[in-house]
Amino acid sequence: MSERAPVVTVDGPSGAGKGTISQLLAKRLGYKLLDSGAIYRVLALAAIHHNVELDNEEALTLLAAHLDVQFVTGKESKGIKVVLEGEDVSTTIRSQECSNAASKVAAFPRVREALLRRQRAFAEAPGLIADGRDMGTVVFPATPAKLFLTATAEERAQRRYNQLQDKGFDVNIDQLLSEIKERDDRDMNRSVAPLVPAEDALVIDTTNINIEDVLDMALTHIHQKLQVPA
Ligand SMILES: Nc1ncnc2c1ncn2[C@@H]1O[C@H](COP(=O)(O)OP(=O)(O)O)[C@@H](O)[C@H]1O
Ligand SMILES: Nc1ccn([C@@H]2O[C@H](COP(=O)(O)OP(=O)(O)O)[C@@H](O)[C@H]2O)c(=O)n1
Repeated sequence: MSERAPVVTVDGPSGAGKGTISQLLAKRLGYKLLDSGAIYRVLALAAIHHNVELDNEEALTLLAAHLDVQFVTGKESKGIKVVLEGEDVSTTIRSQECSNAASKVAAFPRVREALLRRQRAFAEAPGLIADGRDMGTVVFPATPAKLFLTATAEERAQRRYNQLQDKGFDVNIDQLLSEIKERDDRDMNRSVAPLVPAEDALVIDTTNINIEDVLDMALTHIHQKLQVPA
């Protein structure tokens, strides 16, 4: 790992547009991408596969320390494939069951600690876009380039509804909205690494801003904070 590799952190609640903007930034800047939420999702799926209770911090910590997960960069625009114990789980981990389970396992301090080094190891040349909840506050606090995306819960639920329908999941908007609010609440109120903007983050409320304009705002911030070519 190179400590000198530039890092851009992109934090915020579910459906705020982090993944979308992170992928566009990674492409535009030629940087690598860390989808830290996918790690928590994979851990939750591994717990379900191995019959580990979602409230057993000790067993979850052990599972996290030995998690056999790989992120495989796909060809062309296929994105990154998430592989757990040899199985492609890229779609499975996006289910509502995995979303909710991820936010439960992510609340345990020792689980988070066990995953820290794995996440920091992504910071390699030429640079990293790190997408998550605590990228700017805990995992990469020293980077000057920090974004925090947000939007109303209703807008985020609608976006996630459209997205999950496109992926072929059977979803109910009211249930989605209540689960998003529940997850926000758990993520914002946990004892470690709660979901909160870093003091020096640029906060963008994307409720009424389209993706291209959010991308422009993000790039302007990054160019101000990092010495990257325009
Ligand atoms: N600014 C925006 N305006 C409208 N839709 C958006 C915006 N940003 C993202 N989306 C859409 O919302 C959905 C959720 O975005 P995503 O990037 O997966 O959010 P997150 O990673 O924060 O959960 C995607 O289908 C994406 O295309
Ligand atoms: N850096 C991170 C990333 C995700 N998470 C947890 O993992 C869950 C799933 O994260 P995600 O980023 O994949 O979720 P979405 O924003 O895509 O809905 C979140 O609700 C958090 O509880 C976390 O605690 N810290």
